[in-house]
Amino acid sequence: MKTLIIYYSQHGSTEVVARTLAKELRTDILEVIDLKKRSGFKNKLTSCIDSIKETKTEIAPSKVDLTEYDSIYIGTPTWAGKPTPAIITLIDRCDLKGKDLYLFATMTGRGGQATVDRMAEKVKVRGARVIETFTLNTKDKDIETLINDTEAIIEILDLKMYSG
Ligand SMILES: Cc1cc2nc3c(=O)[nH]c(=O)nc-3n(C[C@H](O)[C@H](O)[C@H](O)COP(=O)(O)O)c2cc1C
Repeated sequence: MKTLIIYYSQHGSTEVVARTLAKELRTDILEVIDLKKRSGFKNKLTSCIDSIKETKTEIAPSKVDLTEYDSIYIGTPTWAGKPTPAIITLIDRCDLKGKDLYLFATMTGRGGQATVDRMAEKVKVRGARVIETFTLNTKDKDIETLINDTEAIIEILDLKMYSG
């Protein structure tokens, strides 16, 4: 049973969650980068519109070969109550047939659940089975707190039971 954790992170919080999961569950990890400029107020607005419309973006790597993995975690920040364009783009390019999926979203307020629900819809259409979803509020949290919160989720959801 081999597991890969895939994530997109603009400001680092989702990355802390993903890295903690990878360390604790001893999995491989892969960062997806959005090649579109996302910093600054104007671009934040565009990012929200792109997320609401599920507009595709340029990502690196452009495609991920998941052949050797049985279980895949996909993590995203919540943008306007939706998954980020990078993650939407990635999901639509992956062959997820027969894979076990774990989906997570970070957020600072509302919309995290809608975000994982939308990812769940999309991965199921691509043939995956959703095993677990979770959200994590990152508002005003330092790295240590984010690590502790992620470790708590691992315990509560018994995620170590499935990985290896
Ligand atoms: C463009 C944009 C839109 C956002 N929209 C939401 C939202 O709808 N709901 C929410 O709770 N947080 C929202 N946030 C906050 C992020 O989801 C939150 O800070 C997240 O943990 C950031 O992850 P990162 O540090 O990995 O980039 C938004 C942030 C950005 C930049």
